[in-house]
Amino acid sequence: MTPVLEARGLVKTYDTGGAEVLAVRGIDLSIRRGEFVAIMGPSGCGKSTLLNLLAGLDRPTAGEVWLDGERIDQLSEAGLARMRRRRIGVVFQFFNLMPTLSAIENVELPLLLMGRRRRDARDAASLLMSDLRIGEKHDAAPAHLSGGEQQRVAIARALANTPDLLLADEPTGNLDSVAAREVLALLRAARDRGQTLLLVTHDARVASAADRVIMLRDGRVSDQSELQVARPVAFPFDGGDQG
Ligand SMILES: Nc1ncnc2c1ncn2[C@@H]1O[C@H](COP(=O)(O)OP(=O)(O)OP(=O)(O)O)[C@@H](O)[C@H]1O
Repeated sequence: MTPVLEARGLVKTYDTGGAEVLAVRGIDLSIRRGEFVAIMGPSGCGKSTLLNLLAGLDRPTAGEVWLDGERIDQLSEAGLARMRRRRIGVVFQFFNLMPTLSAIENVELPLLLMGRRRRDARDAASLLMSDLRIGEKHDAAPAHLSGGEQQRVAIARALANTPDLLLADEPTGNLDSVAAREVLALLRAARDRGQTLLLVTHDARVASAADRVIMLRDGRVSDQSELQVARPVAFPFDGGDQG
């Protein structure tokens, strides 16, 4: 079966005015449809850079990115933007909500950009927000929401187009453990609906919910482990551990 996402010989260097930073040094990876994969590794090992390359938010210096059998790293900016809108949802650590739009306007934005009618977009956004238990926050400005609520708005926005692939960079990184538990439950629910999930995390409990953990070190994959057997029956945040 064609992997939903594939990286081949991916390299990314940053030129910082003379000194070259080798952020990603030749990564091959393949993500199966419906998989939940966590990327871990020490600070600065290239996790966010890799995620941005895979999401088509940045371009590799060398190597290839394939989404569902289509090479995407060579698409034009407009082609990349179209592809992202249709196929990929991205959740960032710092939420990246539009501050001048209300919560529901943030969620419906990708639908409007896809050409959905305003009424349909509003209905779909409203349903998603109710599912994520932020239904009463439609009209709130992002600045007036808690971190967990903002992250749920960001997840609703990422899920609005029912993307095949959900990419998340430290989606629980700025949340307390209660909010983190809720966000992880939402991500797992997305996976259970058949969406493919790739997330960068420092949190071992988040990683323990994944099917596979990819460890990065110095811009390379240092280890990959399947967790099918070790997967806990209970949700890792369940059981009263608030720490
Ligand atoms: N825009 C940039 N310009 C120059 N160097 C960069 C840029 N972005 C990242 N880097 C460098 O590339 C390397 C990888 O950074 P990256 O943010 O991908 O790491 P990370 O594993 O996500 O780190 P963290 O866990 O701390 O977020 C680091 O050495 C970083 O300083």
